[in-house]
Amino acid sequence: MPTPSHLANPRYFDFRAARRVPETHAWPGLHDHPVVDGGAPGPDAVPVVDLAGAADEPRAAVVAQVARAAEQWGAFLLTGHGVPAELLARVEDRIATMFALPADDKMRAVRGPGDACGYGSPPISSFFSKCMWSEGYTFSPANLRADLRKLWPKAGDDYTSFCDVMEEFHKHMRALADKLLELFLMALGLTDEQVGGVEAERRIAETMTATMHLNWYPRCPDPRRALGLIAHTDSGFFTFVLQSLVPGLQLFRHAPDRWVAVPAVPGAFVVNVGDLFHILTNGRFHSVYHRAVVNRDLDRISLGYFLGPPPHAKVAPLREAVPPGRTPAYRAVTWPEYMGVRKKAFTTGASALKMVALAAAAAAADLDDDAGAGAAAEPVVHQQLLVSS
Ligand SMILES: C=C1C[C@]23C[C@H]1CC[C@H]2[C@@]12CCC[C@@](C)(C(=O)O1)[C@H]2[C@@H]3C(=O)O
Ligand SMILES: O=C(O)CCC(=O)C(=O)O
Repeated sequence: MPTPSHLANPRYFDFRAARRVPETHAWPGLHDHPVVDGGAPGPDAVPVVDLAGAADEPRAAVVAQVARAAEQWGAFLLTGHGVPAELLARVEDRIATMFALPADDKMRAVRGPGDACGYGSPPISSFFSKCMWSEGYTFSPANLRADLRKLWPKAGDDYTSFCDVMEEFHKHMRALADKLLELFLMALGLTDEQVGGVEAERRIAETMTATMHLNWYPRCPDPRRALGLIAHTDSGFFTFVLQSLVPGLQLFRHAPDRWVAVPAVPGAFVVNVGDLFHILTNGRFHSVYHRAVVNRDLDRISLGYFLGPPPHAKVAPLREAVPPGRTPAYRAVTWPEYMGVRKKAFTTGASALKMVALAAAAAAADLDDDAGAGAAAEPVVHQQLLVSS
């Protein structure tokens, strides 16, 4: 697949035909840190939040689990969420059908420069000189039927069933996102009344928007040289990741620096905290660096359901998240503004979150990337940066 930086001359890279990983797709530095098993008991076990039983009245135990995971990891596995396993199976099946479309159909829907939606490598790929071992498709569930006509111009059965299944999924996920937002706010220490009654919090719940990004990681003849998705933090509030039964998602943890492989738990979502939530919570909940690796024998599919504010909304630390006597640690930004900052950060090797930190408050709160469990600290990826853009 072309990356956005290669759009001037889009060419389809045929992963299926590749017998080796070409230089264009070979990433240096992939093995700088060890990979540990996040499914085994012990300090590297990825936290699990089980919503079963907390649906109507969040139990204190669940709120405490969310707080611990968001503060120490910026991520957790979510089970007991009520989205039927049978629906998730249909979602994966429809995604596989979509990625199996002929190259010509997929190329017709290629993401244009600067577009959020479309087919091909995700927007982040434009900052790197190497190509990832994956194809992706981003769309807005609100605009699903129109967007998908680019892939299926004649509509037809595959189009209809893809749209039907994704709409059903979106309905469940949007409701789950509301539930999780409430839990996150309670985990910050807000009371029931504050969650529903304070203007800032109410507006976030009412205006939160969803974007979906589908990933296809074809099996790879030399998985140690290739990378499915470069290490990044999500930029929005939070993300639900559905990974198929083939694992590949890894979370970066500091002290010691390591990649924690997230186990593929059937029916579970991985929830990632994003940068705008990091800002909203005044740094109490950490955004998490994560990446996806590829597999020699098996294709892998994943889906990211991204929640964030509408484009015009300013995101600033919630009053309730700033300790008494302190000033907010971050300035207010809109999502598009933050994406601009992140672009600058990528091309200079800086940290986007630090670029929107308010210096005095940051110093007072000791906003050091190396502090604590270090979920927000960055793995080294700069050697692959495309510095020219
Ligand atoms: C709503 C979103 C969130 C986006 C941008 C836009 C659509 C696609 C999302 C991703 C998906 C892949 C990683 C990422 C880093 C990327 O390049 O595209 C994500 C990005 C972000 O979290 O910033
Ligand atoms: O493939 C995965 O497990 C990760 C997906 C992801 O991080 C994304 O789409 O942003």
